[in-house]
Amino acid sequence: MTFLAVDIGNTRLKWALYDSPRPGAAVLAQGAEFLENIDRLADGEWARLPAPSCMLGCAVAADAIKRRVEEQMEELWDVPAHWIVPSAAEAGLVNGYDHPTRLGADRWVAMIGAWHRLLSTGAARPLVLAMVGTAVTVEAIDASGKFLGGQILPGHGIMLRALESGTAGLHVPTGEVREFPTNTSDALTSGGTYAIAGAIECMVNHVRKHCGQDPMCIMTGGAGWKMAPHMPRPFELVESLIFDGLLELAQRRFVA
Ligand SMILES: Nc1ncnc2c1ncn2[C@@H]1O[C@H](COP(=O)(O)OP(=O)(O)OP(=O)(O)O)[C@@H](O)[C@H]1O
Ligand SMILES: CC(C)(CO)[C@@H](O)C(=O)NCCC(=O)O
Ligand SMILES: [K+]
Repeated sequence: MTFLAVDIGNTRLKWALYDSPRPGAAVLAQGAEFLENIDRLADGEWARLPAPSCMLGCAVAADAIKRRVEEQMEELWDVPAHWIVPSAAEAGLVNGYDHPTRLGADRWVAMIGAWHRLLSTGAARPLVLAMVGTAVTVEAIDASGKFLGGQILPGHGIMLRALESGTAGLHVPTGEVREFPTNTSDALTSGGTYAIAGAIECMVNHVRKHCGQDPMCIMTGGAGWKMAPHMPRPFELVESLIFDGLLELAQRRFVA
């Protein structure tokens, strides 16, 4: 029973075909497409795939993008599209958002992936999850599996573009992260990196104070590998947390 997982992010759609809808399943094929090229899936990489047995996705982009994906699936295969909608509780997590369905589906799915990763390593404990992509989110979960709340901040790219367009004379190439930047490029790159690192560090402190215990710290997202070396404390870098979460949820939907 093959399983197609789809993550429609803010900038790109990422997909992976697995040999089964279960955590630990083997990847048979995977790819990514920028949202502006979303219509290329059916004529491109998806055309060469065997029809998946089931599909589950999470999407933060507009409904129109979701519909384009559904239409291309219909064109190729007879497989219904299922999309995750964050709920009040699922897969061992309780959603503390004021309006649970207004939480970004990517955040909910990544938290589910991270929580099960934490459980697989031993006893439950608090968790801080940082997802670094187009936007950055920093989530807090207590040792009972309750999502306490999280931060949303601009990603590195958005921060730099905002500075370029909002100031009179800042147009410079990307620089290096330095503790004491001495040119404009390094100053901008370091500012963005430490803004993100500082927000994450604040959340770690909030969780430690609230829960009375050191949290496990996990980082994911396409830019995680760039951020991780500059964190004041070690973060476990996990590449495919949204897909891990989708596999957890797929097992509950399609196998259980
Ligand atoms: N040096 C850096 N440090 C931190 N973040 C960076 C750095 N360079 C680029 N980024 C961010 O990484 C993002 C790319 O990450 P990722 O591949 O997860 O994004 P994406 O796939 O575009 O996001 P989404 O999943 O929302 O579509 C860029 O938009 C930028 O904000
Ligand atoms: C915060 C982002 C942009 C991160 O991808 C996404 O999860 C989203 O659009 N969320 C909806 C708003 C919220 O989570 O409160
Ligand atoms: K994302």
